[in-house]
Amino acid sequence: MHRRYFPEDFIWGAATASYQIEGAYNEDGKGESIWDRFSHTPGKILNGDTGDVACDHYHRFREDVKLMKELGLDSYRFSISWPRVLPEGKGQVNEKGLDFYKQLVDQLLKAGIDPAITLYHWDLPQALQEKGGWANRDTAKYFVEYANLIFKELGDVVPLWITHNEPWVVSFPGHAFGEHAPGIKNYQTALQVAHNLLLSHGMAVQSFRQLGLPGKIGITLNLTPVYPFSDNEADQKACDLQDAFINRWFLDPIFEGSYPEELHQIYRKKVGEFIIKNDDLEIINQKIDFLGINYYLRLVVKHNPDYNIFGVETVKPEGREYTEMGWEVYPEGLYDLLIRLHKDYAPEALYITENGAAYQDQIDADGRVHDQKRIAYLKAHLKNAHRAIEAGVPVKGYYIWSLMDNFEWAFGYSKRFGLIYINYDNQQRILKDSAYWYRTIIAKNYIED
Ligand SMILES: OC[C@@H]1[C@@H](O)[C@H](O)[C@@H](O)c2nc(CNc3ccccc3)cn21
Repeated sequence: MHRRYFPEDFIWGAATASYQIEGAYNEDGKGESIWDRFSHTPGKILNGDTGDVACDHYHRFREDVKLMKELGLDSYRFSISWPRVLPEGKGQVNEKGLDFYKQLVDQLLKAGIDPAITLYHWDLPQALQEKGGWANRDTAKYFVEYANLIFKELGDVVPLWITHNEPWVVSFPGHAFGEHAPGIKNYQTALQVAHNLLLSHGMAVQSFRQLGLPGKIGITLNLTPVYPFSDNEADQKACDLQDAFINRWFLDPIFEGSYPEELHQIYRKKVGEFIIKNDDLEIINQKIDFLGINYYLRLVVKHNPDYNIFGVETVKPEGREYTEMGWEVYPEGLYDLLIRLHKDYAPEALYITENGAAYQDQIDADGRVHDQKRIAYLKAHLKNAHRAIEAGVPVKGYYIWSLMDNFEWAFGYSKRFGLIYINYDNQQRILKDSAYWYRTIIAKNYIED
């Protein structure tokens, strides 16, 4: 067997997000979030599930940190619930909410686990949504005030900071397709939201620099390599458009200070304008210390003039494996993506901030969860991350999505991504076979293939 050793300082982690695991949705002074409002709206979430209780992590965080220590994690990526610390989004601080995160970070540090904080993982304070939410440019200002509060409380002890998780998902599923909170279906609004999110990212990075904090700061994007269904010109063009829609619309402003011109023209013609002020793109184009990548799948596309405003239709290649989310298992796509990012944007460092799969997990007669498919998925993707590192791509760490089963947005609790199985009837935690497997990978720092 060939051993693929990772760099000595490679970071092995796992990731979660506040709304998906914490519960305690209205406890200890926490304000309402747009996901509380969305999940309480009939018909939005499968089976009428909500994040009211979720994994009860708010009360069980000490037990969960012990499990992270048992796995030997180097780092734990989690997000802060903005309305838990600022119930109205701005102004009055909820000290009990802030104290929860200070205790969580303290437990992690005592366990020898580096915290990696995502400032925004989709749970905007509802009070700010009432003022227009991310479509209102003022929200960028309120985001920086919130970020500064957290920077000042935790900035001395937290080494890794992520401003936003997946602004593409916040913008399009949230404001164009209506599938995520706040459930808006307006493409022009989605473009303004995308811009204001990017602006808030740049402003928060500027503030982080001004505070002179010791950690590293970046942003996490859901990046999806796109491949043409055939090598004919129309399909290749469809591929380039889909790449601009999902990937370059965020990569280009952050790394180059400009939006992809061809797509911007299409939007001007077919959607309408969105407001960009004078030095916005200069603010967005702040130097970042790393790029976070959430990689799950590839897309294969073909030209279809009737399909959408781009004339791009995604196809499902036959004979391939798919996860419970209907996402193709395509580990080579992670290698292709990392090579492309290194070549086209040359980020100083890259972290795979999410990679994982949902499969039909069940507790077997022996009381264990034998999730062999997940182990195969993770191993294949780690092999491709390793190939990219050997090719010179500065990949510094890998966070499995997710540490534990959790609230999977519009799918509720029907999809399980965790290394740890959650029995939602009694909140019992059960380490799946993939958790034990991951523990050995972390201990050995190599995979065998
Ligand atoms: O779906 C699994 C995870 C989800 O639980 C995380 O909160 C989120 O960061 C996340 N992003 C993706 C990939 N991108 C995506 C694309 C369209 C809709 C939703 C997610 C997967 N995941």
